[in-house]
Amino acid sequence: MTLQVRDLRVHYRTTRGDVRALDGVTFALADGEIAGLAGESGSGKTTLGKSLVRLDGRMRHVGGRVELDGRELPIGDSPRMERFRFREVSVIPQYAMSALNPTRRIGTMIRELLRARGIGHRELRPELDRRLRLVGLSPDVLDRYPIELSGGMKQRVVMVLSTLLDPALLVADEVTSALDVSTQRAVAEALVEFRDRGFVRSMIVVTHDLSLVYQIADSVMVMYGGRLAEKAPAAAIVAAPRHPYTRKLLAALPEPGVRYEGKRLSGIPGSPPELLDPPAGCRFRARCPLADEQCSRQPPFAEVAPGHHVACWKAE
Ligand SMILES: Nc1ncnc2c1ncn2[C@@H]1O[C@H](COP(=O)(O)OP(=O)(O)OP(=O)(O)O)[C@@H](O)[C@H]1O
Repeated sequence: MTLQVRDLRVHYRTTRGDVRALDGVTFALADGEIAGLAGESGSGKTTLGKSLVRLDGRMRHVGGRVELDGRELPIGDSPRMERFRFREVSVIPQYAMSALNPTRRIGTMIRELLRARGIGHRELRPELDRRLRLVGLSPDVLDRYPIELSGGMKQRVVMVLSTLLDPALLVADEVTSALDVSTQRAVAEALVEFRDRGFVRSMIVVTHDLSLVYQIADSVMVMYGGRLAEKAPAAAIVAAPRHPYTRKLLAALPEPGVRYEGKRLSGIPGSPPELLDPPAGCRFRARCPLADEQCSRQPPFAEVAPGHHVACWKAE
């Protein structure tokens, strides 16, 4: 097992109080597992991804434990995390490709980044060139400025760079959302190839795009209101979702292969809970057609079939 997350709680400090963006998240990732992470906007997906690599200044680790290969990751201690970042855990943040410094050549940027971490550029250069070729880029891209590359090329550079030291875990946050459909497919295939070649051992792919999940993920995690509603093998989520929220989420999305433009999304009535002061019990209760008195108590995230966990009293 690569990653074990137990009862993880991460809050944002605000003037109005703590936003409980992760409020008891538990899951594990097996070696080689690519997990898609889905859920409505504001459910905590980005917060979960960031928490495993780099908490930002307003995030506070208030509870729970993260283990990588059986060793605790000191996620709340940024200086101690520094030795794990990039080497053991790596993130491709949302909008990473637009964050590339426009005034620096790609190669210069990579050299500086490696140097800042005390890693010699020269020894890694042959591997860097090899991996760039693997994703269909000529090593000449290193001499270019970001503006000279297409979105898909930049995204592939970012992927190669973030996995150059073969981290155990990669968090990829919305890496395909700004790309056209054929480039999306190429980037998604490259993620799988990186796993197959052992450049990364396991991966969390945060996405709004369920067709990407169908294409590459071994498992799917569905978040709702700062907690996981369900985690299951991808085929089980599609064929037999157990959580009423997962069912509604799937019903609201187009079928795989169907383009969004071609179909109206039905949406899910109601809105997600306020994470400043979340309601007691099941977070989905107010929007759930099956809710009753029992749901005023928080359901456990129980294993209902091998590898299939669901937090719902009503899940058969
Ligand atoms: N800097 C911040 N300060 C306070 N609250 C925040 C901050 N960043 C995020 N939040 C809150 O934390 C919760 C989870 O946000 P997060 O960005 O993790 O959701 P998400 O599922 O990734 O959403 P999206 O799909 O829109 O990226 C939301 O309620 C959000 O409003």
